[in-house]
Parts: sequence; structure tokens; C-alpha cells
Amino acid sequence: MSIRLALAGNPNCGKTTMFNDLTGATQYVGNWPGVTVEKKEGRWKADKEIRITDLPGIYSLSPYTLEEVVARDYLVGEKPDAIMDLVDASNIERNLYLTTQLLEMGIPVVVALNMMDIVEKRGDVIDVKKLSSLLGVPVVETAAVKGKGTKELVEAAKKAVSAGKLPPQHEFPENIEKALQQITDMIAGVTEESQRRWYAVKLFERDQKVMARFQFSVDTQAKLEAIISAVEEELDDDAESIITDARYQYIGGIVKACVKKKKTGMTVSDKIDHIVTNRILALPIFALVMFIVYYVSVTTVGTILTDWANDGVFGDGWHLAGYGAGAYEEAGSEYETQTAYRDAWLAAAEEGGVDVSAITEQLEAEEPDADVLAGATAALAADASAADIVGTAAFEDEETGTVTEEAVDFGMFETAMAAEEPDPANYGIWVPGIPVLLEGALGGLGIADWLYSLIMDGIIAGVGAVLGFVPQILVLFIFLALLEDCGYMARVAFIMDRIFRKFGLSGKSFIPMLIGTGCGVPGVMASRTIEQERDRRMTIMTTTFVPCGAKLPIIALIAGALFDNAGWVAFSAYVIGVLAIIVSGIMLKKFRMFAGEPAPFVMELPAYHTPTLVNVLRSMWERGWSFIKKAGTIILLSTIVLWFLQSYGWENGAFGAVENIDNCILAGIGNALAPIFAPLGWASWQNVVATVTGWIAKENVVATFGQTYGFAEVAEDGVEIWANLQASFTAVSAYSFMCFNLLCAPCFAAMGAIKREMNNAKWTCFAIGYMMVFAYAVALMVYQFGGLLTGELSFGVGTIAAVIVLALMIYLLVRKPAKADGAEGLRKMSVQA
Ligand SMILES: Nc1nc2c(ncn2[C@@H]2O[C@H](COP(=O)(O)OP(=O)(O)OP(=O)(O)O)[C@@H](O)[C@H]2O)c(=O)[nH]1
Ligand SMILES: [Mg+2]
Repeated sequence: MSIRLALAGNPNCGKTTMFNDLTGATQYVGNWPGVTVEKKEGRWKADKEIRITDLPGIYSLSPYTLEEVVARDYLVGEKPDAIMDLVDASNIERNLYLTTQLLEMGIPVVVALNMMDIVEKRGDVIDVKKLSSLLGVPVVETAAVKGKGTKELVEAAKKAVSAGKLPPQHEFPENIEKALQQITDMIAGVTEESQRRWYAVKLFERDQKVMARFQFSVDTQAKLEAIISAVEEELDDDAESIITDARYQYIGGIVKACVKKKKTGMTVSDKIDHIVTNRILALPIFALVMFIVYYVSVTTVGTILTDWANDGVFGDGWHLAGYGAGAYEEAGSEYETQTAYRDAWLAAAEEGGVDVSAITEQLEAEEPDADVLAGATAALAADASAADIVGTAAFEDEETGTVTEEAVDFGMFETAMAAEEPDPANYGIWVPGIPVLLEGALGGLGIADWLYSLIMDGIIAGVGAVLGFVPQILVLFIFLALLEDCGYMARVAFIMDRIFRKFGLSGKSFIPMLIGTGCGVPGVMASRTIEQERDRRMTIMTTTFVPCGAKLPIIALIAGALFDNAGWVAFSAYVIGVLAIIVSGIMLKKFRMFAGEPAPFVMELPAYHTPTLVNVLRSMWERGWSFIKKAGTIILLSTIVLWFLQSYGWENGAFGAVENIDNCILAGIGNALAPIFAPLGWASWQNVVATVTGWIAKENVVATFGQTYGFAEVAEDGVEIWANLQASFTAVSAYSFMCFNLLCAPCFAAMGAIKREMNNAKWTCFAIGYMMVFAYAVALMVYQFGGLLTGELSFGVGTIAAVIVLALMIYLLVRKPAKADGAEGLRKMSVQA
């Protein structure tokens, strides 16, 4: 017989950590409240008959936000066989508040005192036996991160289920008890006995949602009201506070009897918070942290790894453990010197009227014929006019920038002509890249040309370009996991709340954004913790502005190709994302549908703790893996479709495989859309198509460049994708391209999440439309104003358009806010299952 156990408890008490430990799942864990917003099911590793549900954290059973409704509805509606109530033992007083409510639900309860490792470290002592006897339920000590006590917890819960003993009810003060008894009698006919107590308390509190489940006649309603008001009058307080006070008094007694706290001054957490949440220092520290995160993941460590992935694994090949790389590099630079001699002499010869066309023609050919070259060189040796030619080769020292010149006579030229390009495979241990390996394998199979082209120009070029960025993304994810797990991200939300509040926004909107740095889908879902409908909608609309992991390759590509891999580019992308959210928030608040003060933001700051290696690696791997999975599914599919659109088209009046890529269907589509993007400075069909495919998945942007620029051939013809991008963009237009792609509609998956959370077609369209318009406006200003500054544009219609956009934005930013539509803001949105 299967048993259903629910994990319930306050936010951030370790439920998901426990769930992962018990079920082997890899659900998202973070050191701040409100990480889990949807219930998750799993089975106990040790016994598959035991089903465990992880619930969103709740402070009480009076739901205010969507994720709280999820938890309560599960406990009341689906009635698990037992509740494993996780209590953060380092914060026991507040956590027990929920426990007192769970004990009333008519379901067996087992209390887990989690985070016992912290309690022990602090030197506090909890008398577990006494606690258990006072509460009347089993109490198990656990430390979920370390997997301590988790097995015992489930065993205790199993026992509680088979014993079927309900928790004893604690008594409220007499007058309240009397009222509760009367209410219990009123609902005796329509409720199950085990849940009666809970319903009575909720009815006493005038819980609207619970009230709505009963159909009271006018008479009964009046009688109920009379019972409640009588107590309210007697105690001179409202019913809900009366119950709350009574609970805290009861808990106070328990804590006094069971917990011995060691006296301490300021904890380490407090000391750190003193600095990182300091009014003046907080923001610079946050900026510095994010700069380092992006600098390291995009510019330094990430780049080194990504270069290896792109040029090695998905390029020509690489030297195993760097063995032989040094010698190969030396040989390579020697060869470069020789070619410089050669070219210098040839240039001088041409100027001096010596006919060297036979050689230059060969050198320009795709595969120069060595015999022809040797013959032509020999012929020159016999030419008396050639003997006097002396060329000048110039070399620039990369570090100092000083240029040295060397004279090149015919003898040196002859030697240079004989020099051979070094083969990396001759040095150390050379591992060929995947394209090279596949090329060999496919060549041997003798497959059809089109299939060969599909694999090499389509899949390898596209998917390979995306996978090449995996190392950078993993580095970013490690950083995010570290920041989340140690507890710093919770501080950031707190810091940002101070800033957001100045603009009438809530810091709660910032949590979805933090999560969105990894992926926009959970980011959008995290908006559920926001009570007010209008703020929630606004957050859903703007969360995906922040660069997610999949946008990182776009940033890295642009930074590398056009900005010499400058460290500020990636960081600026993050800043633009955050600013876009703030600016949008301020502008949208000026409209009636979003107007109004944000709800107060109350979030407790969790204690800092050292991130666990397992957590960090798991979090990195989970997110990284979903990135890789996407490359194998949606990106793969898109590259196949793109390959077709790119390889076929109408040429010379007939449909078929095209010789000239500019005749392909894809180019046709791109060119048709290009005028729209011309004012943004990047109207080539490749750029337009890359943007459009980005709406399917952001990784597609890079994959599309890989394909349309023939990334797989990078190795053979020496034309790097960077060179293509450099030809297609200027620095300003590239930055405008990046801005547009960061801010415009997110990928299909995120758009789906937006639709689910909005649960309304009109709002979904509005959200996506808004992002598009906003992205266009920003990119337009970047290109037009940037172009004017660099001189690549002159004043024209585009400039005027950009000025109008800027004026409109400033107007919206400084305009007086609209009046709030009181009631509208508070109504709850329903969420599709
Ligand atoms: N020291 C210590 N840390 C723990 C323990 N259990 C969980 N944590 C940490 O506490 C933080 C919160 O853990 P989660 O499992 O996400 O908490 P949750 O209860 O699911 O939180 P919500 O989903 O927000 O309700 C994480 O950083 C965990 O690593 C424990 O027993 N000891
Ligand atoms: Mg959780």
C-alpha cells in the first residue's frame, strides 16, 4: 500500500533539500525564502511505495500569495497520510507557529528539527524529548544538507501513519475554546471529524476562502458572527489576532521549557550584513560582485575554456593536456614569419615589374598546387630581373607595438617558398576536433552530398556553435549557485528593495529577476510570491529582460568579435537588463492598470552559510544539462530546418540546392524583414534571421550565425566567424544588435511560462509586444546616438526617430503617476494547473 507524505514548513527551512535527499530528485534549492512555488512529487529512494510531496514554504495556513494557496490546498484538499513538518531549529519560535496550525488539520504529524547542525554549532541545546511530549507528536533531529536523520524521519512518519493517531489538540484560553466548541457543533454535520477543529479555527478567524466552502443560511451566518464578535469584544481585539496571540503564548511556553540558548553577541552573519547591506556600500558591492561574475565567466576562465571547446572540440582539434601545444605554436609563428617574407618579396617584385602572377594565382587558390609553385619559383631564379628585387617585411611587437622592418632578398624568398605549414598532429598528442573526425568518417562512408552537407553545414555548424559555449555557461552557473546558496542573493533582494521602492516598485520583483539570471522560465514562475496582481503582471513582463544563461553566448560572441573581449561588455549587458526592468517599472507605473503603491516587502534574511559542494555542482549541472538538452532537441530541429531553408532556393529560375547562398529561401525571408531592422544598424539577412530564430531559443542566435557563416569550415578556409561578424557589424551596430536580442521577446519556453502565469491571451500578447517595442526603442537609440558619436552615421530621419523615442521615454519617466485603481490591484489571478 502506498503512503503519501507531505513536506511542509516555513520558507527556507530545508524542505527541498530534504526532498532531494529522500527521493534523489534535483529540485532547485536556494538560500532564501520562496524558492519552491509549486508542489513536487517523488518517491522515497529506500521504498518506492512511499510517495513524498515537496510543498512551497508557508508561514501560516492563511494564504496570501499563490504559492501559499498551493501548499494549503494540498494539505486540506488532498489530505496526505502524514505531514512531515520541517522546523528550522535555529529559528524555532517562529517556525513552531505553523506547527501549531498543522497539528489541527486532522492528519498525523511528525516534526523534523532541521538545521540541527547550525544549532549545535551555535552551542544552543534543544530538549527533543520534552518538545515531543509537549507537542504530543514524534520529533526527529535532522540536518538535511548532510543527509542526517532523514531516514529516521520517514520511518517515524511511516509509524505515525500505521498508528493512525492524530496529534492531541492544544487548548486555547477558555473563552476562545468555548466559541470554537460552538462553531464545531455548527459544522458537525458537514465536515469530517478529523478536520472539524481546523475548520472551526479558520471560521473563527473569518478566513474568506474557508467561509466560501460552506453554504451558511443567513441565520447561521448571523449566529457565527455573534459568536466571534462576543469574543472579540471580550478581549478587545480582532479574531485573527486573538488566535495568533494565543498561539504565540503557547509556543513561548514550549520554547522556554525546551530550548537553552547560548548568549552571543553579534553573529558572523550580522557582521557581514553590516557591510554588504550598508546604505552606501551595498550597491557598489553588488555591482562589483556581478562584474566579477561576468568578467570571469565571459572574459577570462570562461573564454579559455570556450576557445578550447570552439576551436578544439568543435573545430580543428586540440593538444591533449596542452602537450605539444608550445612546440606547435613556435613552429606556427616561424611559418608566419616565412609567409611574411614571401608576401613582402612578392609585393616588391610586382612593383618592380617582375611577373609573379603564376605564384600569386596559386597562392590565392583554395588548394595551391605545390609542383606548380616550385616550378614557378625555379623559373624566377632564372630571371635576372628578379635577383635584384628586395622587399621589406614589417613585424609588429604585440606587447610594445614597435614595428621592426627586415629586408627580404631573393634567397630568403626562395627559403620562404619552401617552408611548409606545420601540422598540429605532428606535435605532442593531438586530438582531432569533432568536425574533422566526422568529416573523415562521413567521407569514408560515401554518403550522399546533401546528407553530408546537412550534417556538416547544418547540425555541426549550428549545434556545435552552441555547445562550444557550454564551458562559459557552466562557469556562470557555478557563480550563481555559490551566490544563491551562501545567502548573498537574499541580501541583494533586500538592497534592491530600497532602490525599487523609491520608484514605487517592490523588491519582490527582484527575486524573479535573480532566478532569471539562470533561466527565464523559473524566473517568471517565481513571480507567484507577489501578492498584488498588477505588480505580478509587471514583473512577469519584465523578468526576462535580465540576461539568462542562453543569452550568454550572444554576449560572449559580440564581446569577442567586436570588442576585443573587453570585460565591460558582458557586465554592461547585465546592467542594461536591470535598468530595463527599473525603467519599465517606472514607466508602466504611470498607467492606471499598474498604478499604486507596492505591497510592503518583508523577507527575513537567512543566515549565511558555506555553500555545499554537492549543492553547487548539482545546481550547475542541472541548469547546464538543460542547456545541453536543448541543444539536442529544439536547437537541433531548428538547425535542420534552417539548413534546408539555407541550402535550397530559386536560382536561375529553378528550385533546388543553391550555389550562391544569397539566393536561398532563408536569405529571401531575412531580406524581406531587413528593412524593419535597418534603423537599428544591422539589416543583413543573416543578422535578421539570427534574431528571428532567437525567439525559438536564444541559443539559436549563435547557432544561426554558425550555420549562415559556415562555422564548420572555419578550420579549412581560415575565415573565422569573428571575421564575418566584423564585416557585418560595426561596434555600435553590434551593441545595438546585442541590446535588441537581450531585451526582445524571450524564447518559446519563456513565452509559454508568461502565458501560463498571465493565464490570459490579451495580457500575454501585451507583455510580448511591450518587450519587442522596448527592445526596438533601446536598440534604435544605441545605434542612432552611438552612430552619431562615432561618425558612422549622419543626422537623418533615424536620428529624429531616436530623439522622439528618447523624449517619450523621459516624459513617461518623469510624468506624475496615475491614480491607483484600489480594488483591482488586489484581486488574485488564477493559475492554470
Ligand atoms: N546548515 C544547514 N543548511 C541547510 C539544511 N537544510 C537545508 N539547508 C540550506 O537551507 C537553504 C534552503 O534550503 P531549501 O531546501 O531550498 O529550503 P525550502 O524549505 O525548500 O525553501 P522554500 O522552497 O523557499 O520554501 C539551502 O541553502 C540549503 O542548503 C541543514 O540541515 N543544515
Ligand atoms: Mg523548496
